[in-house]
Amino acid sequence: MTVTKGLEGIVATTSSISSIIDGVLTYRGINIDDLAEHASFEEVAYLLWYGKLPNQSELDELIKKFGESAAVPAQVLDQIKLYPSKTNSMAALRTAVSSLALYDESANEMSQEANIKKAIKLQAQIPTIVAAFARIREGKEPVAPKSGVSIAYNFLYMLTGQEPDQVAVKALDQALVLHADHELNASTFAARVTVATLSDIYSGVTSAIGALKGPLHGGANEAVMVMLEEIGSFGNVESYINEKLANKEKIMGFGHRVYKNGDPRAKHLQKMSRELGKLTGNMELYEMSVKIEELVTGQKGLKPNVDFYSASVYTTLQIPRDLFTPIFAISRCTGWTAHILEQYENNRLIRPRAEYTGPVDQKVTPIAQR
Ligand SMILES: CC(=O)SCCNC(=O)CCNC(=O)[C@H](O)C(C)(C)COP(=O)(O)OP(=O)(O)OC[C@H]1O[C@@H](n2cnc3c(N)ncnc32)[C@H](O)[C@@H]1OP(=O)(O)O
Ligand SMILES: O=C([O-])CC(=O)C(=O)O
Repeated sequence: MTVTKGLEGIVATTSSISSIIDGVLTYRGINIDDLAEHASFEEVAYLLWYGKLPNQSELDELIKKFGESAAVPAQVLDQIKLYPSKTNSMAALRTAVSSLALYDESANEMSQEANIKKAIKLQAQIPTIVAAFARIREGKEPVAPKSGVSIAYNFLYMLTGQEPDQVAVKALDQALVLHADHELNASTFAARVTVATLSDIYSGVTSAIGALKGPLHGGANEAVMVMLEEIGSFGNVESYINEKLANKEKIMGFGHRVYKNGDPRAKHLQKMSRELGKLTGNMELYEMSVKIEELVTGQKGLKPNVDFYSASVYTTLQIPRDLFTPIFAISRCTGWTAHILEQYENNRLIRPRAEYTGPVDQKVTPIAQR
């Protein structure tokens, strides 16, 4: 048996959803740079699910469906009110998404039609859950979702209870486009493994949220912000990073399993971070981030990944640090569900092997002698 630790380089499935070829990321064959500049998150969701960009009436219909299904069952909101006060935001999301299945009579229906409906519903409801959790823990009532607005707009509106600023909506929308899908990343793989047993879409998305939570994956965006806060000011960057590197500690938001010459999404987030910094008159987080990049790339050759500049972007948008990874989940739900639908279409159980390295020829010792 040949063991490939972390399955590096192993091709485990075919997929026609997104590709990473020679460092270029595409969704359904369209370069991420093109999508980041010219498509909304709703257009990207349609593209990932249906394989083509929507025309105006298809887009209007999808936005209408999002509006119609964004409210979450009152029982799920009541459960969130019972979560312990210091509940981790990704644990809250994982639990609430799992609960949604209990109130959906079609949860275990397996037709393609039922599953696409559930994908749209989950996509509409996850932002509502994240915003409701953020308010409930502050003792505030959740804000009901609006219809006919974008997911970025609705999320910021439900989070603050106020009409969001257009610049913030545009920035969040672009961040959602950039995070929507990424080939066979760990959380998508977790979703595919789960549904390949012919389990339901809610189970697949719940597994994916659990996998995204970790700091080696989606949790890195929050970890980047923890680091920026620990550093505190521009003047401390050099000594902090040099010490971490000397101690062989990882710098969050750097490195990638697939990209060795840089993550194509990072430049868009860097630009956004710079522009938002200028607009708000506070460039410090951006300047600290650029200095960190200079040091880490200079000394280790490691480039920033999608999580690095999203930390300064979301902070400048006044989003609490522990909602960064849930926002990643809001976006990646499109990719997870597109992969789940693709897995169902051509399913085979995913079940690799392990090389056994434990003891052999053991016997049961009677309990009194153990
Ligand atoms: C959306 C996303 O999921 S993007 C990734 C988000 N995660 C992070 O930003 C966390 C920090 N980065 C990492 O931990 C890794 O680069 C990963 C998890 C992204 C990729 O992991 P792998 O492909 O398994 O690479 P691995 O962790 O084996 O690293 C290879 C070498 O580079 C080093 N390295 C990798 N990333 C970093 C880092 N961020 N800081 C310092 N050194 C690093 C490792 O220490 C290792 O060095 P060694 O060979 O001397 O032991
Ligand atoms: O692909 C990966 O391994 C991680 C990643 O960048 C993502 O999920 O966006």
